[in-house]
Amino acid sequence: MKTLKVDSVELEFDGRKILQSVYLNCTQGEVVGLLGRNGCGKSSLLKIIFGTQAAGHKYVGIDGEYIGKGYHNNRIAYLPQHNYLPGGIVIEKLAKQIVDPLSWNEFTALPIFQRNAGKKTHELSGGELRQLETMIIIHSRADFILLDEPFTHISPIQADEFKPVIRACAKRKGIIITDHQYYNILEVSDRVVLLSDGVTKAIDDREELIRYGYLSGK
Ligand SMILES: Nc1ncnc2c1ncn2[C@@H]1O[C@H](COP(=O)(O)OP(=O)(O)OP(=O)(O)O)[C@@H](O)[C@H]1O
Repeated sequence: MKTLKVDSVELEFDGRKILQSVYLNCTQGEVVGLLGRNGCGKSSLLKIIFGTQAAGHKYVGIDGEYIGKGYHNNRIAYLPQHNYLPGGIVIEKLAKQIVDPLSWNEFTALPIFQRNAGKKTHELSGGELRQLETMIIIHSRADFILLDEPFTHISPIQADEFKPVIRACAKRKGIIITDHQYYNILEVSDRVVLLSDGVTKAIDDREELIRYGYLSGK
């Protein structure tokens, strides 16, 4: 089992410190939930790990090997917060470029693919597109998967169908997942980390989320 280790991440924008000495790790076989208030730096952190956002300082490594650009050689895959699939191309064709050939049968058996394989992205609803984009990423070749708001636009019943697929995928991959639907994150994750005041804090129970001011407790 490989381990992704993220350490000493520093980020500032226009002199404003966003991340300060952030530490995070994830081992294949686990889902790590990342929670935090709006603007605390969750998306920035995922982009830094993936390699598309520059940081003041960072260490990202897999089993001790430094990874400058996570996207190189499909080491790390990333679902961005906003839609990423280009328009005008049939979904089956897009999926073939990203999905791991070893996972193709599993992927094509998913109802969200079967219903939409011959369509183009603009023919799907926001929630259908989000499900499909997430499923393509988690069935990609990468050992580590970063998911930024996969539950956004997803209805409760579909989120319930979706979580077991994420859990099944985590049997062979490491997944870091963030979303404001914290109850879905608590359910799907093996452990939860809160990003607050520029640093990560391990969360043991819901009460801590109240104590750290993430949940109101009402
Ligand atoms: N390119 C940029 N230039 C300047 N400031 C930026 C840039 N990108 C992000 N920021 C700022 O950095 C902070 C962290 O943004 P980020 O998108 O990482 O937050 P987030 O935790 O993902 O927020 P949300 O939950 O609202 O999506 C925010 O205050 C944002 O305004």
